[in-house]
Amino acid sequence: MSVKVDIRHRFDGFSLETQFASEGGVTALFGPSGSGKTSIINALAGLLTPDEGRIEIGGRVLFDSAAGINVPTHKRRVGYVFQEPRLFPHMTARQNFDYGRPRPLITERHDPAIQALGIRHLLDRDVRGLSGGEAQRVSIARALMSNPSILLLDEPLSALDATRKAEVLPYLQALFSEAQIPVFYVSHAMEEVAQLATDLIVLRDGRVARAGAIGDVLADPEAVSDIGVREAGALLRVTVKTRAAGDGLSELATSNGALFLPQVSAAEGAGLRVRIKASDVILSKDRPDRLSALNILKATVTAVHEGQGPGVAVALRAGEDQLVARITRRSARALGLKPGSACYAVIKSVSVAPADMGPTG
Ligand SMILES: Nc1ncnc2c1ncn2[C@@H]1O[C@H](COP(=O)(O)OP(=O)(O)OP(=O)(O)O)[C@@H](O)[C@H]1O
Repeated sequence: MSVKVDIRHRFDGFSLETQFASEGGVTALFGPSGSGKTSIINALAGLLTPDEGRIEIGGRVLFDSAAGINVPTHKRRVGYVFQEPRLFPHMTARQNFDYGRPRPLITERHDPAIQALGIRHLLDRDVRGLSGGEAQRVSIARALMSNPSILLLDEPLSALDATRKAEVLPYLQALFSEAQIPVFYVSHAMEEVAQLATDLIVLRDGRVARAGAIGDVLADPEAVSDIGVREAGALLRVTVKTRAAGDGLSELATSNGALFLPQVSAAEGAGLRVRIKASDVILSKDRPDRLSALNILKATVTAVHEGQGPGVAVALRAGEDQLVARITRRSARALGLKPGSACYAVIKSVSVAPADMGPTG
C-alpha cells in the first residue's frame, strides 16, 4: 500500500518541507532531535494540520489543502505507538483493549499480532505489573487492534533500557515481517533502524536529506555525513554457517568470504543483515598478513566521497555486498584509492555488537 506525503508547515523558528513516497514496508524516519520526525507522523495521524500539502495512503486522500480535505484523526484508521506505553492503569491488558467499546475487541483476526508480540500470557494481567518492555508490546498490540491502515511508532523503544530494548526488538521484527500495512518507525537510534526498516528517510532541519531502500542509503558514501560519521555503515547480508565455536566466534558466510563475529544468537542457516560501521572498516592495498583482525574481505572501490573534514567515505563492493569505510583523506591519497581500485577491507570482530545484527527482511 503506497503512502505519498508532500507537506509544508511553519512553526516559530522551524519549517517542515517534506516530500516522500513509500510503497509500504517499514519506513524509518531517522534524524537528529528537532529534525521533524514527530511532526511528520503527527501530520500522517492528523494530529498536526500542515499549512499546505497533500497526504495520501493507499489511494485515499487524508489531507489536501488545495482541495480542502482534512480527514479527522479518528477516521484515518491510524495505529499510533508513543514512546511511553500510555495504558490505563488498574486494568488488565485485555480491559485496556476493550475500554470504551461495546463488545470485546480481540478476535481471531488478532491472533498473528498477539503471537508475534508474545503477549497471550499477559492479556489478563494487571498492566501495572508488566515490565516496561511487556507494557510496550501490549500498547503496540492495542494500536493494531482497530485494524489500522497504517502503523506509526514514535521512538517506541527509547524509554527502555538496553536489556529491555534487546528483548522487544525480536518481537518487532516478527511483527513487521508479517505487516500488511505500511509502518513508519521514528528513531534516532541507527542500530534499531538497521535491524527493522526496509526503507530509510534521513531528515535534517525539516527536509529529506536522503531516502531509499535501507541497504542503498546506508551504502551511499554521500549519506555518511547526514547519518553521522559514528552511525554510518552499510548492511552486509550473511548466512550463519557455524554457531559459536569453542572460542565464542560464529562463522558467517558473506558473498565474498567468511566473517567471524562473536555473540551471534541466530540459528545455523539463518540469514542476517549485519551493520558494519564505516568507522570499523580499515582498508589495505595488499592482503594484510600477521594482523589480529580475522575478517578480511577482498573489495573494489566504487566511489570516494570527500566531505568537509579530514575524513573521506569510501564505498566498496565486496562480492554481491556493499561496504563503506571511513578513513582519513591522507590515507586515501597515500593508498591511491579511486573507483576501480582493488583493496582489502579489514573488519574488527569485536566491534560488531549483537545490536547490529537483524534478520534479513
Ligand atoms: N507545536 C509546536 N509548536 C512550536 N514548535 C514546534 C511544535 N512542534 C514541534 N515544534 C518544533 O518543530 C521542530 C521539529 O520537532 P519534532 O518534534 O518534529 O522533531 P523530532 O525530529 O521528532 O525531534 P525529537 O527527536 O527530539 O523528538 C522542533 O524545533 C520543535 O521545537
